[in-house]
Amino acid sequence: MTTEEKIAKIKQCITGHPDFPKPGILFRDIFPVLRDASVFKMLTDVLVDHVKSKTPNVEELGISFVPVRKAGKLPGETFQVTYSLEYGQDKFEIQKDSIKPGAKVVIVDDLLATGGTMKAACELLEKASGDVLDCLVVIELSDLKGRDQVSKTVSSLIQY
Ligand SMILES: O=P(O)(O)OC[C@H]1O[C@H](OP(=O)(O)OP(=O)(O)O)[C@H](O)[C@@H]1O
Ligand SMILES: Nc1ncnc2[nH]cnc12
Repeated sequence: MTTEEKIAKIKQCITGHPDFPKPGILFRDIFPVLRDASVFKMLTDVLVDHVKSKTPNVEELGISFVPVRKAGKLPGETFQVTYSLEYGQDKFEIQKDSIKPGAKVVIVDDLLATGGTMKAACELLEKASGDVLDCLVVIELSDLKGRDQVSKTVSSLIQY
């Protein structure tokens, strides 16, 4: 199966939920993709191929994985970044000893909407002295122009 055929199958599984979690939002649910073992495998194949093409030292699959989490979830010393959400602010953290200075990193997330989350993740990697090669998302909500908020390249498998 080609990458394009796999992406088409993945897209067929993503469901849209109008007015969730609040009126006016069309929520794109990626979990039906993960529920179908064969389509889940297609997704991991496509993500791994893309990440490997960037030749990072730190990646989600195959080399190593480093989490960025909301504040208060990671033990030990952390770097932090505060970012804006639709309502108020939130804080992200990464463990200080998790990134070797200059390590080549691909940041992976499920979805890019306004771009605030990805922008914050890039700032965090900058604090940790990582070299962000690319920001990869499964779903991009193109109308929101989130990629314009991000100083690094953004790749997406599926666009709405
Ligand atoms: O581009 P943005 O407008 O910043 O939105 C994108 C983020 O929104 C969702 O996470 P959410 O903040 O809902 O938190 P979750 O990871 O706890 O689901 C999604 O997983 C992205 O991380
Ligand atoms: N429309 C949307 N669907 C799913 N997750 C989201 N995160 C931000 N906007 C979203």
